[in-house]
Amino acid sequence: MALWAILLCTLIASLLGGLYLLGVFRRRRPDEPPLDKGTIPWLGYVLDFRKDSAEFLKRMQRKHGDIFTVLIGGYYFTFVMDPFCFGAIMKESRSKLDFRTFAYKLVLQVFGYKPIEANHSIIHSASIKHLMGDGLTVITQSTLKNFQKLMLFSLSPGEEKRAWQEDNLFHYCYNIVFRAGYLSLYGTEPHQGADDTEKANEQDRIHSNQLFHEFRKYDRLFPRLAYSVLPPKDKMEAERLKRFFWSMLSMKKDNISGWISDQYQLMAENGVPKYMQERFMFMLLWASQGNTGPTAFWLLLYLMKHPEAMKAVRDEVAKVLREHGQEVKPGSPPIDITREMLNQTPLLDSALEETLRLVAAPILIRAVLQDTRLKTSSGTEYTLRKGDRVALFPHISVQMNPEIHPKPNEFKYDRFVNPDGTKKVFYKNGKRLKYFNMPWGSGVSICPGRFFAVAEMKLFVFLMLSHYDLELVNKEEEIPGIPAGGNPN
Ligand code: HEM
Repeated sequence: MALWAILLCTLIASLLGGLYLLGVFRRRRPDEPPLDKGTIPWLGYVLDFRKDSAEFLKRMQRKHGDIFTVLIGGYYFTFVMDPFCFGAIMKESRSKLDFRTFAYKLVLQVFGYKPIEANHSIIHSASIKHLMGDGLTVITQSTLKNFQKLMLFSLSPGEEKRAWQEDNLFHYCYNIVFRAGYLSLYGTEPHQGADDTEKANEQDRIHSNQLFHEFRKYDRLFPRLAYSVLPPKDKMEAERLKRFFWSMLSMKKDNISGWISDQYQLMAENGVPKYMQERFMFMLLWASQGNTGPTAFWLLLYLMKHPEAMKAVRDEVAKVLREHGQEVKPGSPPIDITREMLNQTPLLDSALEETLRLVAAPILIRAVLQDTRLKTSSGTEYTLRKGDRVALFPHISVQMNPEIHPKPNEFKYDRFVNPDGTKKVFYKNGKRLKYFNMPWGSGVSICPGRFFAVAEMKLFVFLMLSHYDLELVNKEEEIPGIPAGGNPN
């Protein structure tokens, strides 16, 4: 009898535990945001979210307002769409809202890398030293050399008119920007002496091109890998690709950037084994190359589709080159583009920021470690529940918000700049906004490579506009909508 009672109690306890995990008992408390668990237990809205996150969140915002909690794959996410709350969330202490909990899980799942406690500070210190300030000047120079190595080697020195070449714009931009970034950060082929330079350059071109093609294969698998929904065959391919990169990135190189070499050293000092260091390096490759090439593509495409924008940026680039005594002439030495020159382009800056407004769509996530109060701009106070996640999706809450950016679907190259070259300020409901474009995230987890990314994309545009005539094969073709996975194929 007693045994039956124990068995029954265990069964009931497991059943209740199971129902709890499925979210059956979760109720909205009086001071909490609206709760929407969807109709499928535990999974909640995972399918809608995966299909098209932006559409799903717009729908939820229409239904619930600027703050709501939804169940997605067993986790409760509170989405905050009110940009006046962003500061409070981004500045909240790590003991309450923590970005590592979620990021570290993802990194383990996607890159097989198990982060250590010092990870964030390692990335942060190497980035401050080598991707900002004087370090940025050094890496900008080496990136220029690598761009020239990849873009200009086939240009003949003579005056003769060359035939037009056709390529897929997305592929061309991603390929060149990836390879220049990779060679500048991870280093170039070792070479023995001065005679060997051209041979080593050719090796760099071949090797970086091979790496790019493998990287694109991983890139295509990435969204489904992050959601753990790869079929077995693709899973095996993802494993193969990871191993390929782990071994490639550990090969001996010359001219390795301080950003990479310092992080190797700090990892070793923190006792991270070699195989984990290689995995970390692949994660950095993905973080540093996965967005820059595609953004450069969108920028160039928008410029080509908007002749007045192209003319303004082209004139600005030509003016900066002229003022620094640089001239692109057949047979003359390659132009020198310095960081100082890159800082004199308010129109190009605005066109780039406008491109990022349209295409960058990060979801910024924090784990709620303690119940946390949040006051919205309407004055209502909510509690974010311990164990949940709080998420921002600035792409729809600010970047495409017509109250902040009128006609948000249009590319306006000078949206972010005043006629005198100063930066524009933005308002919502008459109140000045701090967060009106967030392609790099914000707070502790803000992209540490953002200044370098901007320098790379601007170098690319400088070189494209000063060395080439560009034309779309089919000028009438509409710009496609931005695909849910981010990149065209
Ligand atoms: C257009 C280009 C780029 C965009 C739009 C971009 C955007 C972002 C975003 C949104 C995050 C995450 C922020 C968060 O979760 O709160 C991030 C993280 C990161 N980015 Fe970038 N990024 C770009 C280029 C780069 C480059 C060129 C580098 C390095 C050279 C880089 C290195 C990193 C690293 C290492 C992280 C992770 C930081 C951490 O975990 O602490 N990114 N980036």
